[in-house]
Amino acid sequence: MDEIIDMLNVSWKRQKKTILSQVDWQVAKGQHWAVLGLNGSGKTTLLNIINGYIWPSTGEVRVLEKQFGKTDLRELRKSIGWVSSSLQERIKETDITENIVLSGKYASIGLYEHPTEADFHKASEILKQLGCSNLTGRAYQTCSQGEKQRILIARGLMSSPKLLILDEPCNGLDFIAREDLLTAINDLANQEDAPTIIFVTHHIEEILPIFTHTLLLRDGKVFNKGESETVLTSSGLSNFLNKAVQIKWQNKRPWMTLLAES
Ligand SMILES: Nc1ncnc2c1ncn2[C@@H]1O[C@H](COP(=O)(O)OP(=O)(O)OP(=O)(O)O)[C@@H](O)[C@H]1O
Repeated sequence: MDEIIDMLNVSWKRQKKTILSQVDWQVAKGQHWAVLGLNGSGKTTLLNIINGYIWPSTGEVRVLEKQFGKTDLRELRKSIGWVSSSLQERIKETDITENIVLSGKYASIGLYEHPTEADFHKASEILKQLGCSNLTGRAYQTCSQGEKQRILIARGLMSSPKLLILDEPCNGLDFIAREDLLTAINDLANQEDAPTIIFVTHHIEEILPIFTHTLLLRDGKVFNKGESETVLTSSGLSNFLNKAVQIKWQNKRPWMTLLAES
């Protein structure tokens, strides 16, 4: 499968307001994308369309080569892992970490099925891969914010998705926890059979080298898209943000500073 996402001329309107406007976006296998946009630019709406939770007012959407309108979205969602703050809020504080991971197989909040030995083994391998085997047996509420994010990413991986969406996974993390989580995401993306990752962020420096491509979303429109090094330039981002900024690449990551206004 080479085509992961194909959106053509997608718009979404609510109460006479155009929230997303004429979005064209193609994601191919082998790419990982960062999606960058200010508050209210339409990032979550875009993700909700990809997951089939909302229906575009106009345009065509194909995800994992399934055409929306002709496919069972509940089936399709099993191939998409999704980690977001709204998921985090829905997890029960008393749930045990490995059960949260196992629930990813059934896309349920809470574990109501009887996982097999192989499922337990897989959950434990994923926890190991994400560097959190030590959290086994712990209640979710006893985990730090960074640990909770890893548990939710592990949950997202339990169904061996082809597409993994990480919606602002570094929110609320301190500098060290953020870098640790980014390293884990980097390692994950470098694995054989890694899912295609869509990484939504407000912070440019979180765009790791694995994110080969970046989509800039502004006021519900695609402002720019393409290879990260081409999109994330000082002039490109100054135009995007309407502020004079400077981008410096260090260790293959872009770092942004606001330039003093003259
Ligand atoms: N169901 C809805 N009805 C009306 N307006 C909506 C609805 N959902 C989203 N919006 C509006 O659409 C715009 C884009 O919202 P969205 O949540 O997609 O932005 P975002 O880029 O994810 O923002 P943030 O970075 O703050 O999470 C906002 O102005 C929001 O108020």
